[in-house]
Amino acid sequence: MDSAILLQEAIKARANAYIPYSRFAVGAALLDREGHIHHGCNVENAAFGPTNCAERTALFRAIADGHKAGSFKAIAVIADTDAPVSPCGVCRQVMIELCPPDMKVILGNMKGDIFETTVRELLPGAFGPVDLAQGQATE
Ligand SMILES: O=c1ccn([C@H]2C[C@H](O)[C@@H](CO)O2)c(=O)[nH]1
Ligand SMILES: [Zn+2]
Repeated sequence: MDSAILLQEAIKARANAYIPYSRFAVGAALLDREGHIHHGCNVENAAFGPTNCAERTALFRAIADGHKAGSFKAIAVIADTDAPVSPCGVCRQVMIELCPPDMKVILGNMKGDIFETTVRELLPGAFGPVDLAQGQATE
């Protein structure tokens, strides 16, 4: 699928952002292997910590709908930033967990700038499921 089309879907998702505190709206569109798209927006909270980013909303709703970790094809993320939006560290860690490392991540802004990267490039040296398995005590 064309990056521009997935970004258009992210713009639609962004319209639903719940952002009473930051007023910073973010949208995400996650492509699955059947070619379906899952929308995500940021959902904020008065206690701040429970806030969920757009990227994680899209990933968690797709997992909850039965799509398997590692089966996703691409994600587009958009905000009204000067440069294409930069995913936070928590979302980078969640993408490492749930997406193929070489999966395309399309970052955009409302001016039409686009930066394409991958899950692995966004979190080099990441701690992941393999590291956890290697360090687990046997009893
Ligand atoms: O890539 C990003 C960066 C920030 N946010 C959200 C979290 C919070 O609601 C607001 C300000 O950080 O933007 C996202 O959803 N995705
Ligand atoms: Zn995030």
